[in-house]
Formats: sequence, C-alpha cells, structure tokens
Amino acid sequence: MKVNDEWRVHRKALNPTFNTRILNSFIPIFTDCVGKMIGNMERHVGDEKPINMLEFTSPCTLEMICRTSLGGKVLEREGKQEFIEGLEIILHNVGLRMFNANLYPDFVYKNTRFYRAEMDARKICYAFTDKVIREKRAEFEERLRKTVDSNNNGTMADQNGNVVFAEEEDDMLNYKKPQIFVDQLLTIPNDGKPFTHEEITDHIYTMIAAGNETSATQAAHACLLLAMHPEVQDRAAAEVRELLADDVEYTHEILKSMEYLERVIKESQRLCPVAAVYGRKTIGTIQLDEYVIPKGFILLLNVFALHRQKEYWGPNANRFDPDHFLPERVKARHPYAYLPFSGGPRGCIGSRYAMMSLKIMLSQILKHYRLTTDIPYEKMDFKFKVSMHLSFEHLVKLEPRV
Ligand code: HEM
Repeated sequence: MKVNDEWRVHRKALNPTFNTRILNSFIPIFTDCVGKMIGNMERHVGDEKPINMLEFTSPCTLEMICRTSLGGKVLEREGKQEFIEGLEIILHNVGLRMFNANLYPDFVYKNTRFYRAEMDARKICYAFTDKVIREKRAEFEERLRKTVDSNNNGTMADQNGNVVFAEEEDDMLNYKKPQIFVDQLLTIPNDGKPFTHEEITDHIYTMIAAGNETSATQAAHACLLLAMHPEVQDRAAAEVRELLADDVEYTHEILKSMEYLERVIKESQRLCPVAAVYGRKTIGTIQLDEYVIPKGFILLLNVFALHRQKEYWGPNANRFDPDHFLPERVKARHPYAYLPFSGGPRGCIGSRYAMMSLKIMLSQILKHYRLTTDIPYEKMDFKFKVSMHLSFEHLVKLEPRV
C-alpha cells in the first residue's frame, strides 16, 4: 500500500477517536493536570524574578497527552521519569536534525552523539510503552474472553464495528470513564483488521509528538500576549470568573461559553502560530494562478505570513485584537485565511482536544493570577525549531488575582 493510501485508511479509523463525547471524557484528566501546573506556579506568586511560562505549560501538556493516550495512571508507573526524559531527548534530537542540513545524511547522523542518545532514549521509551500496550491488550483479550463465555452470541459491537463489552456498555455510552486512546486502538477496526502492536505504538508516539510541544508553546504564547495586553487580560479574566464562580466543575457547556477566551486563543494562534510552516506534496498537477505545479512537488505553506496578510486581516493585521474572531468578521473572511491547524482531510486531528485543553489551562491561570511582563509586544521576535518559538523566553510575573 502507498504511504498516502495507508494514511487514509488509518485516518478514517482514527477520526472517531476524537469525537466530542470522547473529548469530554478527558475533562477530568485535563483539570487534574492543570491543577498540578497551578500548584507549581503558586510558589512563584509575587516573585521579583519573572518565570518562563513554557517551563510550566510543558510538563502539563506532556502529562495530558500521556494520560489520555496511555492511561490515567501511566505516570505513576515504575520507569516514568526515564520515559519522560527519553521522550524529551527524542523530540529534541528529531527537531535538531530537521533544522540542521549537515545532519540529514544517515551516515553522518549515525556517527553523532545525538544519534546514540536518541537510540538509547528510544530503547527506554519503547520498553516502557511496550509494557503498557501489552498489559492493555491482555486486559482487552481477557474481557473479550469473559464476554464471549457469558454471552453465546459473542461480543457486542457498536454501529461503527467497535467492540463494546456488555459490562462496559453503560460507561461507554455515557462516557463516564475517560476513553483512553490505546484502549480505543485495541477495539476499533482498521479496515476490518485490528491494529498491530507496531501500528498502535506508532500512533501513540505520533500523538505525543504532535500534541505536546504544540499545545505547551501555544499556551505560553497566549500567556505572554495576555501579559502584554492588560485590558484583554482583564476582560478574559472577568469572563472566566463569571463562568467558574463557586468553583463549578468544567463541562462541555462551560468550555463552550468561554467565547472571549476562545477568541484570545485564536488570536494568539493567528499572530504566533506554532505550526507556522508545513508542507504538502502534490499528488497531481495543479494550477496556482499562472503557475503550473507538477505532480510530486513539495509545497511549503507559510501560515505565519498568511495570518498577517492585510488583504484578509485589514489594516490592523499586526495588532493583537481578539475581536478579529467576532462571528460576523469570521463569516466575512475566506475560511482558509486562518490555518493554525492546517485544513482539509489532513488537518490536525487534535484541534478540538487542543482548544479544550488550552481553555482549561488559560482559564485556571486567569482565575488565579494577573500576568505582567516587561517585554513589549513590538519586541516579539520568532525563531523556528520543530514548531515556531519566540527568540527569547516567555517571561511573565505572577500576581494574585483578587
Ligand atoms: C495548539 C496545538 C496544536 C497545533 C497548532 C497543531 C497543528 C497541527 C497542524 C498544522 C497539523 C498538520 C501538519 C501538516 O499538515 O503537515 C497537525 C497534524 C496533526 N496533529 Fe496537531 N496541532 C496541535 C495539537 C494537537 C494535539 C493536542 C494532538 C493530539 C492529541 C494533535 C495531533 C495531530 C496529529 C496526529 C496530526 C497528524 C494528522 C494526520 O496527518 O492525519 N495535534 N497539527
């Protein structure tokens, strides 16, 4: 099967694993991870020295993605520290190679200390996830056996052909339990066949790589932009205070009601898109204005430039203004003028997961703190790693919000 065909089959199988009810089942995990982040930030309230927001958002999003893909207790297992450190090495070294042409040839890379460190880290990480996946598969097979024994009609399947166990039916339908990604990969059919161990492993690592640094960096960008724009910050904090009064628990409805915060997040993704450039290979000849692009060419989309084009965003394209995302303005704009998550069938599968987790992170930060910074907006300056970063740290001071 060609790579593209294989991707299409897998993507079709994976799309339902990000449906609204599954995402809602992650809310308790998101809330718990954010609670720990706030606990860590609390120690720095009133500090003279600013903190680097990324150092707080990164562990939070890593924990979210590990727990929603491998299970709620995955980071309580033996070897978790080595696993986290290993992941950091792999993600760092892959990024380093992507942006260093000298390291492209395999024979060069394989003779570097980066390669050796990456291989050691991979061994540790794969041993850790292999164990989790094998245990999950054993649990799955045991439940399957019990269900077949107690029900001569065999297992039950939902309308998508996914296996549903009788004792779990109620929990599944009501999504009371978080629907962990690895459990779903074991139950969903992939073109009629179950996913193999290697395919499951690949999908887990794709999720971790795609969903961790992106969300952490975007959250840090949003915090810095809020610190630079106190009026916007106060308005977002007022919305949060009203919606989260009396310490209500997060629900889908509450998150949906955070309309101003959503505009803030979208505006931060417009001006500071972490996926600022991505590529596409043409699968046929295409005509782009007067240019004919032959099949097999790689095109790079410069989303950073697109998001600041005055033609779409008006004379204030470079200004931070969440009202760029007022519904009537969105309606009047070309839908592809804004592509932080890419678009079309190959767009980000985790975009709604990201928005939910960002809303919970930012709403808790705004509920607890007033953010300030000495960095002026005009000095914002970027550099590319795997994703787009600032060329300096996200330095912010925390004051209690009363
Ligand atoms: C602010 C956060 C995020 C941003 C800005 C972002 C952005 C993107 C973009 C632009 C792409 C398309 C890349 C390309 O076409 O080359 C993409 C793909 C992808 N993203 Fe995200 N992402 C974010 C968060 C997440 C999260 C939280 C997850 C998982 C839970 C995730 C999972 C994925 C996956 C699996 C793909 C590959 C999809 C495919 O090829 O079928 N992303 N993301």
